[in-house]
Amino acid sequence: MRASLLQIDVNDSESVASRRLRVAALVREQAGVDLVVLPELWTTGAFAYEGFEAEAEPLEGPTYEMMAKAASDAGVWLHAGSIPERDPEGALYNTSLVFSPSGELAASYRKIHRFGFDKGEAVLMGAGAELVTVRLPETVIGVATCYDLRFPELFRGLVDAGAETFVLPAGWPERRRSHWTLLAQARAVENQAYVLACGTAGTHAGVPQAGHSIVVDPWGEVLAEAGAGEEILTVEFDPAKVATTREQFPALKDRLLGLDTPRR
Ligand SMILES: NC(=O)CCC(=O)C(=O)O
Repeated sequence: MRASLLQIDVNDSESVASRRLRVAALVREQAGVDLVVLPELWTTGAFAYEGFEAEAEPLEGPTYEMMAKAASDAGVWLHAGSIPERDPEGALYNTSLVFSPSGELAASYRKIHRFGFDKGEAVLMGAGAELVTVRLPETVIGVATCYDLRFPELFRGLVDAGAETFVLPAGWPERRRSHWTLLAQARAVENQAYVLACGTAGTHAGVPQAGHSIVVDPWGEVLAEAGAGEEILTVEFDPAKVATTREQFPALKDRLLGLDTPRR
């Protein structure tokens, strides 16, 4: 299976409209791979909080339209990263969109763990409540977004729902890059699953981004890693390695169920 992670430079000098066009063209150029992945909130920037309100769009808004078309033009599965979604009641969500190669919406996922503690995304956006998996011909993907990476129980939930490959769009800051790499490898090792984590490059809202999109195999080996700038990271991986790793080192079978802490 071949995947391209598009590590987009998200900066304040490019308008959202021109970035949409530019990204759609990049997606079209990926014809021939199986899966294309975009970062979190690449229209506005994950830390450009003022832009959330200004650029919020309905689920089937301009980004949806353009990405559905780009997926079908390229004939690829497209995890189109996330958009600031405004629902019909006016609430905002950080919502990921996954399109099939015919341009149909295969799934959407509202980010469950919002970043910012008592400001930013955590107060401006609502929290999702549902785990999302999508069956591709080669693998079952489990969807998570950026800050979700810090919450291993979410990934265990996705494994229980059948996930073999985690796809994680992000807008991770340079300041915590060491956490990004460490956590991507940890989620892969503990769940014996692939991790495809696609971040942004550049600086937006004064926050330098880490870049360093990464693909980790079920043994925790880094198959590919981007640099700091805009980059297309294309990687070939064998989805069957999830089953062989889980058979040959069956640690997931030793889970003691019932130890979960209650929800607050
Ligand atoms: N956009 C985010 O979710 C940022 C997460 C982050 O900066 C962190 O977990 O550290």
